Amino acid sequence: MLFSEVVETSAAVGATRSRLAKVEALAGLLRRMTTPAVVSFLVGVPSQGRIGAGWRTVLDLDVEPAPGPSLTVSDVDGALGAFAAISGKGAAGRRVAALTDLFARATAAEQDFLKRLLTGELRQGALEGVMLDAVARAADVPGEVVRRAFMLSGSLPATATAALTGEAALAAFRLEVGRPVRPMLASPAESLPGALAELGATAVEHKLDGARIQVHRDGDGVRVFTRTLREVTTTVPELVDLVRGLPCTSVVLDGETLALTDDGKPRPFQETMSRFGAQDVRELLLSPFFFDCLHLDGEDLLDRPLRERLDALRRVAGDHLVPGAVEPGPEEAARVLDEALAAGHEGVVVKSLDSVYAAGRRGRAWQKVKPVHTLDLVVIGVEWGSGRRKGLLSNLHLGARDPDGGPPVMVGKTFKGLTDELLAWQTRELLARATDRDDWVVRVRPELVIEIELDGVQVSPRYPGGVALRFARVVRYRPDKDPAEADTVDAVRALLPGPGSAESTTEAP
Ligand SMILES: Nc1ncnc2c1ncn2[C@@H]1O[C@H](COP(=O)(O)OP(=O)(O)OP(=O)(O)O)[C@@H](O)[C@H]1O
Repeated sequence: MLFSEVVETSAAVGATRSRLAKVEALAGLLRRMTTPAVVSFLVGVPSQGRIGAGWRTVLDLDVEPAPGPSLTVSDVDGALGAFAAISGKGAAGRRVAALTDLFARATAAEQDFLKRLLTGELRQGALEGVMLDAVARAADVPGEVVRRAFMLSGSLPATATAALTGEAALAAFRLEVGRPVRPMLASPAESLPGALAELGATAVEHKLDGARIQVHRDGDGVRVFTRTLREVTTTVPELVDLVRGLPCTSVVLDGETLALTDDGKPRPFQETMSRFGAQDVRELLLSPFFFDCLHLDGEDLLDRPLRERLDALRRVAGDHLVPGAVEPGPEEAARVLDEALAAGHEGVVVKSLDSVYAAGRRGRAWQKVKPVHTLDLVVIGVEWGSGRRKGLLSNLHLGARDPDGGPPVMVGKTFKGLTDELLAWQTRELLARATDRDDWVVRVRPELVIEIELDGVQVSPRYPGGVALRFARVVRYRPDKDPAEADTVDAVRALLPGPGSAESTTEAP
């Protein structure tokens, strides 16, 4: 398949806002796909993962484009693989030479695509849902089956390849100890009594304010993954040791980890997260709190009800459970919530004891009850500060995710809640992601997710989504989340007060 077909399809998908049109364009190409690299390119991630090309080197390349398309997808995939493998003495020069070679064979449109691919600008996490629909359509198999295979494999190219081979190949994906599955997620609950009434028999657990971990152990081998399936094994030796000591031969555990103060209170989220990047920060020890068990001693438990998974969890890691209660009455559940808040946590998660582990899903079987409302949004631009903040990037432009895979939709701005430390940090990080800047505003690649507290939302003629945040303030950056996991503009709109409500306001023009 010609590389130009991928470039053209990618442009067509970017040019339409219609989800159906995107799915059809993608499915049309997938049906004729000859290598999984087609899928990798379409979602903007080379099959080799992030290639360590300094993006400046890429942007500086000025090579006469080829007059017509001749590169195949395999040519490009092969060239990028060879490029990624260049190391040792004189690597920088040889890398530029290799890229120059590839660029000389590419048309202008292909060069542009390659530049955006290599700088990460093309990363289309938001396209994931659309791509899964397209795979289902191209292979003519049910969307459910495709989604489950994706959750278990964690790889879109592998899922698409299997789907095109046939439904049986998709069904063959199983939980594999050592390979992370996408974590099950929670939906916001109406209220604690509402969640208890909706779910019947429940477990009510503290919603700890740490970082999600998934731990896989096979014999003495232990691997630890984050919520986005990034491996962090070498940075958390204390967790590895602890899991290696559990009474079992193989296990997959899901939980939250956090650093605690001497009196057992959670330390700030940023401190927990900093452990995942650093080596050897042994003075800030992480404690694990497990809440699920997906596999134990050769037995997969994903499709078993939570009740059984919790039995397995208690057997294997009974000393390291997240605090909570199983089948509490309304009063006991309320007490668990009070305790969680008093201990400095965010709230509780209410879980149906009869539900299976829906990997990768934000379903109703797990519901979070949090007194403070927050949204996870994407930073799409930022304004230079003035006065005390002169020289610093301050007022953030906030975007909500387009559920149909388009660019984020701006829903508001804020400069509130930023500490001096965060201001300095975001100035550095956002300048590194700048795509366009002037004296007033710096536009950035939409890569950073930020958690925003708000008082509500209102109809707004000024913003493209027709909705604006009210009294937004920064809680924290969320380095554990990808933009593909940010809240959607539909989720923001869902917060609009109903018609006739006293709160129903329209923003002053
Ligand atoms: N007892 C618990 N059970 C499940 N998840 C928990 C628990 N305690 C803490 N968590 C965390 O809460 C998250 C589930 O909530 P949700 O799916 O809404 O993710 P989230 O968007 O990160 O939530 P938030 O932004 O509110 O922290 C999990 O990813 C996990 O990190």
